[in-house]
Amino acid sequence: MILTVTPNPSVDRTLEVGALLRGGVVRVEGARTQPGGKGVNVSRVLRRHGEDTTAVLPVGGAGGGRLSALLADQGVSAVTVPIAAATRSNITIAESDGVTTKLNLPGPALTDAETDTLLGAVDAELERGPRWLVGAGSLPTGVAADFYPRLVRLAARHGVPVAIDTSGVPLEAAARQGGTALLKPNHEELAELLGRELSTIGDVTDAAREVLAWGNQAVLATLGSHGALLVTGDGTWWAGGAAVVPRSTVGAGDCALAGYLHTDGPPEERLRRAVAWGAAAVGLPGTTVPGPGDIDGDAVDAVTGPGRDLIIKEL
Ligand SMILES: Nc1ncnc2c1ncn2[C@@H]1O[C@H](COP(=O)(O)OP(=O)(O)OP(=O)(O)O)[C@@H](O)[C@H]1O
Ligand SMILES: O=P(O)(O)OC[C@@]1(O)O[C@H](CO)[C@@H](O)[C@@H]1O
Repeated sequence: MILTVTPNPSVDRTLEVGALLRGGVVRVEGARTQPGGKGVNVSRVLRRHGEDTTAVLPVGGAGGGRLSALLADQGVSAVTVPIAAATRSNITIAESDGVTTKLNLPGPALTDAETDTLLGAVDAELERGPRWLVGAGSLPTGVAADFYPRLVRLAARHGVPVAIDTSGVPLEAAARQGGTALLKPNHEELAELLGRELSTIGDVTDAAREVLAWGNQAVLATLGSHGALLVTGDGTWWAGGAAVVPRSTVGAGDCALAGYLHTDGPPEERLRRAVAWGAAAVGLPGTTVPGPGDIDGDAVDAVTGPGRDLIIKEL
């Protein structure tokens, strides 16, 4: 079983347009409403691949009711923690040339008591002995940056490996505390964490090794259309395939993380699956997650010990 926690979930609303014209009237060609939030998406894609998974999330107001119903429709097991404020709705504008624009709200204010109840719900689920705990996404208003460090310590008390996928200050707090089994920043998030540009495979590898030195076991750095780099104490692997013109990039990183966690195996095999699941996600509309029939594992190449001078944007 894989347990996920999403402190700031969302009802994702996607609008498909020919081209976005600022200040103009834009006709919407397609619209969809789907469950969203990074940990929620990890659970959704794992569920589609037959993996036992439970999503823990706070829900409030009309948005919370909608989100719970959407998850139930998809057969995703969820432990919902009621909160007073309303769950947010994030907007994606997907243009026909593949450009995705995301408008993410800050999310509802959680009280300290609600945050403690959320962590209490995770604690109770950890008793079931999941294979992994995934903590993912931004923190809603009022939740302190030590949320993920607290989650990591909670998982450690249960002996459960924890993967964190977040950004900015919450990422820095988790990464610097150490104790994660996996961190999944994207290229920009890793660059921001280290405070420098990461142009080559060598740059990304050195950045990931710095993060490992803070006491973390592995870094899966996703590089958008340029694949992903996995760095552990045992080595470095890159995997990638042909760039896809995206239908919507939303959730690609979540699907990559889920692909990596799905089954055990050699690092290059897990990385190859991560990239294949991520690539499949970008070809699907809105926050749709791929099922087994959408994945083309043969289209992905994996390299052990990729050359340090390779330029990411040229991969
Ligand atoms: N244009 C693309 N073509 C092919 N594969 C892609 C493309 N964009 C993303 N991917 C795949 O998806 C994975 C994750 O992408 P990315 O690094 O953009 O994640 P992310 O920024 O965390 O995504 P998000 O926050 O939208 O979930 C990549 O490692 C790659 O496998
Ligand atoms: O605002 P956050 O928490 O950083 O990201 C939230 C979000 O953009 O992440 C998912 C895609 O990864 C979407 O389903 C959701 O809307």
